Amino acid sequence: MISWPAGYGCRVLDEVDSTLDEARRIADTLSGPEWIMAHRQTRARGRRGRAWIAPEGNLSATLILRPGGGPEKAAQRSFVGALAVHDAVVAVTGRAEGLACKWPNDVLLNGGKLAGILLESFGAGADVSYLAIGIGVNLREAPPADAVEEGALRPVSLLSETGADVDPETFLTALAAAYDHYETHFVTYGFDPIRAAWLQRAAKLGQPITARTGTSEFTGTFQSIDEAGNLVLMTPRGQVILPAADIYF
Ligand SMILES: O=C(O)CCCC[C@@H]1SC[C@@H]2NC(=O)N[C@@H]21
Repeated sequence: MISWPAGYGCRVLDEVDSTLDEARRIADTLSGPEWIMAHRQTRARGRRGRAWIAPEGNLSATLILRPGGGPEKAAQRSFVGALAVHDAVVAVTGRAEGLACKWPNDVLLNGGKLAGILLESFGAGADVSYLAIGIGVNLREAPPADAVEEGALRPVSLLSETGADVDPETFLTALAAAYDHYETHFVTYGFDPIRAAWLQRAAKLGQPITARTGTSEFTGTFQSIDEAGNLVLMTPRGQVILPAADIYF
């Protein structure tokens, strides 16, 4: 039996525009980190301004917290979030086979996209006042393959790939517990153990991948992620380090 982690609040909404927007609305009223889950989102968003399709029965949730520190440290929490999703899936299914983390912050199952994470920070000053970690997991239903852009990995659901029918509330409890575990490690020991744990679960490590930024495309061997979380790619023209890109296999 997984228990809810101490110190984290939680609210469950029937419907909202986006849990990320709800996080912005309530941020100033909170006294600690808070999970916001919604059964339906009417305007869910994914990375790079894409729409996120999440039929009811999937997990749509945002964790809002006050991270302390600058933008680089805040961004490293995308790896904390990805590890938490990975381990929550293991916790609810009892198996890790076929699970992998895709840089920067997707979780794959049997080679398809099971979950996506979108980080948004807001507030005044050099430090990040608030960090919202939006997490979508295809628990019951994957969006149709033609709803994702060309070249993107096929979406998969936990139900179709494993037969496990896990409801969003149950998954959120496992996710919140796993997140708390990795957050404690991150705050206590820094990014090193997070980086090591993420690399152990990384998809296509040591293999050829293509990285597309808004302006360039690089194909090479996925060598590692560096101490900041940047992608390290060895291309025929030398090493390339990328802070942001879309990855294609
Ligand atoms: O593009 C991605 O892979 C990131 C998807 C993030 C989706 C989640 S669902 C909960 C939260 N609310 C949103 O509007 N988006 C995130």
